[in-house]
Amino acid sequence: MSDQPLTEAEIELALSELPGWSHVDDRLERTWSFGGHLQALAAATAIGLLNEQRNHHSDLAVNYDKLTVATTTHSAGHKVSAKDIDLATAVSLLLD
Ligand SMILES: C[C@H](O)[C@H](O)[C@H]1CNC2=NC(N)=NC(=O)C2=N1
Repeated sequence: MSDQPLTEAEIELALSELPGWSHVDDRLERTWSFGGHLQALAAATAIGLLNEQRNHHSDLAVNYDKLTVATTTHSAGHKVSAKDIDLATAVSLLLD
C-alpha cells in the first residue's frame, strides 16, 4: 500500500465514507465513548492488534471512558496516506 501523502481532495473523499473521523493537524482522528474505563482500555488493546497486523501504529489516548484514535504516516512526512485510510476503516469496522 502506498505511503505517499494524499491530497486534501482525496482525504475528504475518503472521509465521506468514514463517519466521525476528522482530518486535523495532518492526522485522521476520531473519539469513541464507552460504558467505562475498562471498555475503553479493551478497545485500545484490540486496536493495538490491528496496528501490529498492518505494521502501522495509531496513537491511542484513553481518557477515563473515552478513546481517541489518531493516525498519520511518518514516512509520508507525517501526512495522511492510504495506510491511514486503511487503518481508520479497520478501526471503524471493529468499534462501530
Ligand atoms: C519501520 C516501520 O515499518 C515503520 O516505522 C512503520 C511502523 N509504524 C508506523 N506507524 C505509523 N502510524 N506511521 C508510520 O509511518 C509507521 N511506520
